[in-house]
Amino acid sequence: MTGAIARFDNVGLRYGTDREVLCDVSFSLFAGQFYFLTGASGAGKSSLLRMLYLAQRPSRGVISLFGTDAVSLPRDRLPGFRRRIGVVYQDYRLVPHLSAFDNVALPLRMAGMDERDVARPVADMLAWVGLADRMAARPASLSGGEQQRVAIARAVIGRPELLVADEPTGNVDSDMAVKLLRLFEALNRLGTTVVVATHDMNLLQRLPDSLIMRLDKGRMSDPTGALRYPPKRQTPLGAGL
Ligand SMILES: Nc1ncnc2c1ncn2[C@@H]1O[C@H](COP(=O)(O)OP(=O)(O)OP(=O)(O)O)[C@@H](O)[C@H]1O
Repeated sequence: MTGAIARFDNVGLRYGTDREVLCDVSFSLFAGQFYFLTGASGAGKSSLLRMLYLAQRPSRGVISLFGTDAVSLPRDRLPGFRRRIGVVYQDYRLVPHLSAFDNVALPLRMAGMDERDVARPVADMLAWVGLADRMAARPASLSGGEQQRVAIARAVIGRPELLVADEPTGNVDSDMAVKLLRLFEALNRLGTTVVVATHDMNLLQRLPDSLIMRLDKGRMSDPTGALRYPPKRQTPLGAGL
């Protein structure tokens, strides 16, 4: 499968009447690929990701997602699209009155999974991110790094078609960062297209097959053309399982 699951064409974004924070951004995300999004603080990474997961409309340009024009998508179709995207927010956005377990279970319950089938994958996922003994804790009693891991577990548990993660390892130590990267890799091998915004150059170097999207003051550079043309070598779905 070589199709683009997301495409930005000459996208610009300005907040209010200020200058554009993103300018003429064009790229495609090809199914099954692993992308890192880099750039200095303020370059526009979070803004670009917000448009990708449909929390922000562009000021100009065309965005298509899963083959559909996302800019003019009627509001009532937004939830259906968002369910296909797992998001790790920079500020986690856990539901405060729910336990870690119930936060991670949310996407499965929203997808209508039988309650008997929910407990095992949620417990396994929380164990994988090192929180087996914190399942009953509410977000307020978890550290920043623990909340970040719950947020990641919630984003990946439903095996979304697209995973968008905004600085997902910003609050964990380097060993845990590598472990979480392995989780994203495993999801990617199952077919999920992954986009991770990060400042952490060590993470980038650990995945030599990943594609790099670099933002500089709101402009995307694409020196190799990898963000416009389907990659020659495609990661086969299910490889390495
Ligand atoms: N809601 C907003 N209203 C006004 N300006 C905003 C808003 N969100 C972001 N900006 C501005 O847009 C620019 C890009 O911000 P953005 O958060 O997208 O950058 P970033 O690359 O993710 O930065 P960081 O790495 O520090 O998170 C910045 O100048 C920022 O001040």
